[in-house]
Amino acid sequence: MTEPAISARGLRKSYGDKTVLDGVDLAVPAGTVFSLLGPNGAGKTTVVKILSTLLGADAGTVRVGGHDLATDPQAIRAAIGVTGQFSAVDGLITGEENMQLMADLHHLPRRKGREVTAELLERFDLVEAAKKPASTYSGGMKRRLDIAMTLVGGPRIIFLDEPTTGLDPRSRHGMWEIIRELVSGGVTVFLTTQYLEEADQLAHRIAVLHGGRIAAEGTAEKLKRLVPGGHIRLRFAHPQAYEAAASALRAAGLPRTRLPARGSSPDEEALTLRIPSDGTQRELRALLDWLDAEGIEADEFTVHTPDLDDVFFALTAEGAVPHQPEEADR
Ligand SMILES: Nc1ncnc2c1ncn2[C@@H]1O[C@H](COP(=O)(O)OP(=O)(O)OP(=O)(O)O)[C@@H](O)[C@H]1O
Repeated sequence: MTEPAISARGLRKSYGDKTVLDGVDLAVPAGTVFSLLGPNGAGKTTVVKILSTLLGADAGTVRVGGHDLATDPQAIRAAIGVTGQFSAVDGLITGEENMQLMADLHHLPRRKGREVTAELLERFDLVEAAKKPASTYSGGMKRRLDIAMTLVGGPRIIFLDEPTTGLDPRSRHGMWEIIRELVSGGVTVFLTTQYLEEADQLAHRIAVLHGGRIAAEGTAEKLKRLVPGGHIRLRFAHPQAYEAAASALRAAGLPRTRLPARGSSPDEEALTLRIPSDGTQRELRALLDWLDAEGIEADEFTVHTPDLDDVFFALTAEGAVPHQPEEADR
């Protein structure tokens, strides 16, 4: 088996008497996107800083790009690129000058530096703005420049800490395209995000950090299977129709159906009945047939499959019991 691009075992970190990481294990196969999710303050940035050599852990072992963090942090630094939450872009100089500065830092020969700069500015759609001071760039342009600067040294492993926070939807989608392109070129991406959709869109594997540990880890599909929540919602415009449907369902005794107490006064939400369902065609057909047979006609019929939001809320709720991460399923 080939060595993961990034691996960590038993990572621990405390600030004073506050334990932030309490034994974090993770492994990221080369050429994949790994997304670390967690609520504010869960310790995502702390993990990124440790893995990228910017911060020492109290305990644990880390290997990145085949190098051991304890014995060879310099080699790790040479192999990775890091884009943090706070931009490395200098607003006083132009985008092009920012890039050239990075090329100099990487000791690229002048000509090679110019080539790489031109190629990256083109790829990140910054050619027109290249000669303008970076302070005049929009948030999305600054973020693109930031990542372009990270790529000057040609890293095969990059850490992106919340790369799309604060970007509008168009810029966010643009960033996703950039990340996909990087990965199709074989780069390994370690991504932290607060946007579940982002992890769902991009990540081969997702880990949820909660209470200092990885509460769950796996593909988006696998994580969604961890939480119940798939259901069909029937909404009625009129209380009578709603009551009739509720009693028919009660009589049919559908298991786990969330029904209101008999005689309760239906408010806006109470005109909605939820029927647990896996959302398969077979189940939907059976339900529709049954509704027809009972003469029930809902004003709205929607299928709700569990999404990463459901997973996130279930796993990061106060008092949620962390799942034991299972063996890799890919
Ligand atoms: N230098 C420090 N000294 C003391 N406490 C710190 C320090 N850095 C981080 N912390 C605390 O450690 C915890 C984890 O912080 P971290 O920035 O890693 O979280 P995060 O998951 O990245 O959060 P966010 O999503 O808000 O960026 C937080 O409670 C934070 O206040």
